[in-house]
Amino acid sequence: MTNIPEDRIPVIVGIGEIVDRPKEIAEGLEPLDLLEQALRRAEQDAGAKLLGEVQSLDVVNFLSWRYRDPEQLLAQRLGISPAHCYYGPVGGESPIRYIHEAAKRIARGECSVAAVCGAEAQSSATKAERAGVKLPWTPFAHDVEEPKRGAAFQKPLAVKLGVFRPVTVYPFYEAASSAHWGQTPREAMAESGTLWSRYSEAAAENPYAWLKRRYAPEEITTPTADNRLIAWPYNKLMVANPSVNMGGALLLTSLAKARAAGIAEDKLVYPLGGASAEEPRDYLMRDQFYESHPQNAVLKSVMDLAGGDRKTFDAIELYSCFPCVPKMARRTLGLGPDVQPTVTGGLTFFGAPLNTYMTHAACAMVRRLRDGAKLGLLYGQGGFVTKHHALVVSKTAPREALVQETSVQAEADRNKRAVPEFVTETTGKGKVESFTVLYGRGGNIEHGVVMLRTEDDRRTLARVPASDGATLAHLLAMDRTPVGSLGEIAMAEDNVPEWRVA
Ligand SMILES: CC(=O)SCCNC(=O)CCNC(=O)[C@H](O)C(C)(C)COP(=O)(O)OP(=O)(O)OC[C@H]1O[C@@H](n2cnc3c(N)ncnc32)[C@H](O)[C@@H]1OP(=O)(O)O
Repeated sequence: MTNIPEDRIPVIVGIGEIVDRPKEIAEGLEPLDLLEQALRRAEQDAGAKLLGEVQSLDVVNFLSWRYRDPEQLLAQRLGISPAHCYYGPVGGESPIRYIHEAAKRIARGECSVAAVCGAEAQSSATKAERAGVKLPWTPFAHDVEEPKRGAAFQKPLAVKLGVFRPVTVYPFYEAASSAHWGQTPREAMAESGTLWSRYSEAAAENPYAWLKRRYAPEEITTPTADNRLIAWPYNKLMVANPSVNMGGALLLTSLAKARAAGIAEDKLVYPLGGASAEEPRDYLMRDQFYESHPQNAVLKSVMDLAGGDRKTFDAIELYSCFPCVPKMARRTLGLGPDVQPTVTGGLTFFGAPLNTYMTHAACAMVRRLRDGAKLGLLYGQGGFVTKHHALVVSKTAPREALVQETSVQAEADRNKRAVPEFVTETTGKGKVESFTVLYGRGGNIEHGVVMLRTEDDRRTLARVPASDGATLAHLLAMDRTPVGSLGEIAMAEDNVPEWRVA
């Protein structure tokens, strides 16, 4: 039993998703269409006329097309003028943050109907660009500034060496964490294959997934022409797939309003609470790369919320832009390698409509709870293991009012150790803290990048040129990690540090 007034209990009542696979490129729907249709489907799913009453509208940032004030354009299409009408910054965790914030708004009595939605049409946009087809969409808003991401927050040396995009930065976590856990690169690769295969199993069952079949672990980890190496140790099938067209939406209201609108009780899913924390945007300002203190703090906090026992969750979504993220998360949660880490299918197989994958994960989670699961964990992540937000959702109504202050930043910061000073010019011995190797479209090595600790324990990045076969072979060895190995740093002619194995 609960003694919270029913008009202060937030509840998810409607979910809507749309996947667009146009026969002709020019027939592809633009993001605004996908947003509107996903919302209309969510309303249909709720079975109550709620869209006209939305007072809180959050639109997840999208990158495949640019509009001026897309949240206002959407509100106009829906004929509404919500008091809270927001289009957010880049961040894969943001859908979870918006659902959580919408629930908090309802719990505070600030609004009674809220919507969260996101969409991308990157597949259509890329295909149109490659084929030189002009899309009959709302004209691209060239006068609107590009959203800040990736390179905007990184050091010039990281940008110069090509390690400022997610695909080239996450490998640093992959190599450092597997070495820390005592795995050989071969063992780490096998874990990635098994885990990713489980994501594909869920995608095979999800009607909205982009790639709808099970992939075997070896198929995922073996480079082929269709599964080319991107940045060591990741092949194409181990990274997020942004080439999709998708929209997703959720409608929230209060329990009082849901009941008054006659929404069936078995449709209701309750946000119970959650937590958030973040790392510095500049990833080189972190103490190490084998764990994430904000991720740990967030996941520990939601475990506490669930009664301290991770087994209480019978449905889990661990963010999956790259294998290192759920690999670290499952260890923090105390889950084994056989964990079913998703209800959705993951960012490779379900697809990665950039910042809005977790909108779809929340929809899939709602379906799972309606189908019998009792307690679900949604863990979203954004940037370069930067921003973390988790939300617990339940089939039963909460006993206590939704907590408003949910940052666990202090706990994350408390665990942070000293951050080494970063240097851009150095010589002498360098010890590998982490590394990756960057590949071109044809499978050729462009160069390797090592993150190093110098003799006086400062940090730098260094290039391993494609011509240095011995050092590259050392980095790509499968039976012994190069993390922790020593070599010589020398400054190259273009004033970039280069590293050669001893
Ligand atoms: C917090 C975060 O979420 S960080 C994550 C942010 N997202 C990323 O970093 C995305 C990383 N991934 C990528 O950039 C891309 O997948 C790349 C560059 C690796 C490959 O993309 P492209 O070069 O466009 O792929 P390519 O031209 O070889 O092939 C396109 C086809 O492959 C598919 N595809 C593209 N990427 C992937 C992938 N990772 N897995 C499976 N299929 C893929 C496309 O859907 C397309 O299929 P279609 O022809 O049937 O429509």
